[in-house]
Amino acid sequence: MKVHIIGGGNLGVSIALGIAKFSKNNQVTVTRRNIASIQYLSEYGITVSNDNKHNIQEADVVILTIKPYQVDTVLAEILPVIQNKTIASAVSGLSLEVLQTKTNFEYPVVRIMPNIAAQFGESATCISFPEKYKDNAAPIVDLFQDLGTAPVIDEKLMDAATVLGACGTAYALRYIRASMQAGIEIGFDSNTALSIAAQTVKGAAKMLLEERVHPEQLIDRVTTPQGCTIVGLNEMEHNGFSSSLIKGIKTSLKQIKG
Ligand SMILES: NC(=O)C1=CN([C@@H]2O[C@H](COP(=O)(O)OP(=O)(O)OC[C@H]3O[C@@H](n4cnc5c(N)ncnc54)[C@H](OP(=O)(O)O)[C@@H]3O)[C@@H](O)[C@H]2O)C=CC1
Ligand SMILES: O=C(O)[C@@H]1CCC=N1
Repeated sequence: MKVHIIGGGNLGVSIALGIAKFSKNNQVTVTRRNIASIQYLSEYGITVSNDNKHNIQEADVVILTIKPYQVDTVLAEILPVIQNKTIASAVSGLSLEVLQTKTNFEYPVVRIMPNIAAQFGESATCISFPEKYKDNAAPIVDLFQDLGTAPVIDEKLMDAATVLGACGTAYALRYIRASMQAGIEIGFDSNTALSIAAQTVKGAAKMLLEERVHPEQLIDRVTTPQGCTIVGLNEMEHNGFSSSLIKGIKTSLKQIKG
């Protein structure tokens, strides 16, 4: 499969590297206007160009990883040369209906919402598409399954998926940062605190994904009666831990919906 990624920024590069590392038999081109910072991608067999149309006619799928306000310019440039090619958009807030309107209902369209862990084969990429394009979407779902998980969801949940699955990376990292800061205060150097905090989150996530139980069931296994975990957890909750996360997630969603 030949993948043409337009928008070689944070997300576009992570998808390109993920494909290069974790997906067999796929060729990737990445474009952006200023390519100096992504020239190194060629070391991974990725083609880099500042011309959005570079080899685009050979592509099987065009992936858009540009900002919402860049969509019209890019489409005006590429649509005349990509007849019938599938367009997969990771642009936040851009609905399938609007994308279809912008592409005159002439191109198969798929909405994808990966996160930057695609680069490490660990993205949670939610995908949706109009039923009539399910055959076009199938290889894209396969591609993103190579880069982590790729659940197909109802499009009405795509904005929510953006918040939980893409913004969520930043929320999780902020949790780790806070743990590190506390770790330093209680005696660890920064590197050791980072290693312990990150591995602990990875372990917790792995248990959840493998056991498929409610988090509280695992928490019960950690909170020894009258022990140190429960007093710490309760103190965090008194200070609004869960509540602030829920409020933050809902605020992010409001920002996407405008
Ligand atoms: N970052 C993330 O974790 C996620 C982002 N998204 C979505 O992905 C999109 C991109 O986000 P992100 O990667 O963070 O943003 P970035 O700003 O990092 O990347 C956007 C890239 O688009 C390039 N670009 C701008 N105009 C053009 C053009 N006319 N032709 C080709 N390339 C162009 C820019 O490079 P240059 O200026 O050199 O052209 C830039 O590298 C957004 O819609 C975002 O909502 C979705 C999920 C996760
Ligand atoms: O912050 C943003 O707008 C983008 C969308 C999801 C992650 N980053």
